[in-house]
Amino acid sequence: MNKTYRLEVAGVTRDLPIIPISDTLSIASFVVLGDTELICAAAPLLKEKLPDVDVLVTAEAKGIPLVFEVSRLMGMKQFFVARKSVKAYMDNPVIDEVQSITTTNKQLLCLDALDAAAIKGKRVAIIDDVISTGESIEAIERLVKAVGGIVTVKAAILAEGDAASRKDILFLEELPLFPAE
Ligand SMILES: Nc1ncnc2[nH]cnc12
Repeated sequence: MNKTYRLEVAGVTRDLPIIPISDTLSIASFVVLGDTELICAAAPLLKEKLPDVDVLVTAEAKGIPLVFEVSRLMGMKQFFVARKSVKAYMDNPVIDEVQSITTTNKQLLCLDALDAAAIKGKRVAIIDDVISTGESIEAIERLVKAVGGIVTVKAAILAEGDAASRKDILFLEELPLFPAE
């Protein structure tokens, strides 16, 4: 039987499986993609914590349903997703590179020119499901700045490991890291 970690967030309880991701480290796997109940419980709480912003930006893929719901609650007509690969339908994509805790290789993050133009000069909330090493959120931040956005706040449902002591992010709950057994 796999070990689990009981997470309570936004009035919802989840028993997260603890999964080794290296010889020394395990994580409690937090997958909100498809978790309608958790997203709809967490989104209003995150929305309440946000300062005034004009646009919301996330990265593919796990942040997408969360940012959809926050944008809907804020009455916004759209939100922006930094993609992890350049698509054939992208015009003049703006690209950054990222190394995340859950991926072995470096990943791309990119915005197409239309999204880049819409973000330019706007106050931006960068929102993700979980902030861990901070590499992913910082890559989104570089990308947003590269296209002229004003990064106003960085927010997530969970702050994992050392991220929980960061003062420059908003989050609802902490998530511990675990030594691999
Ligand atoms: N605990 C976690 N679960 C799922 N994705 C993650 N990305 C970073 N930390 C994670």
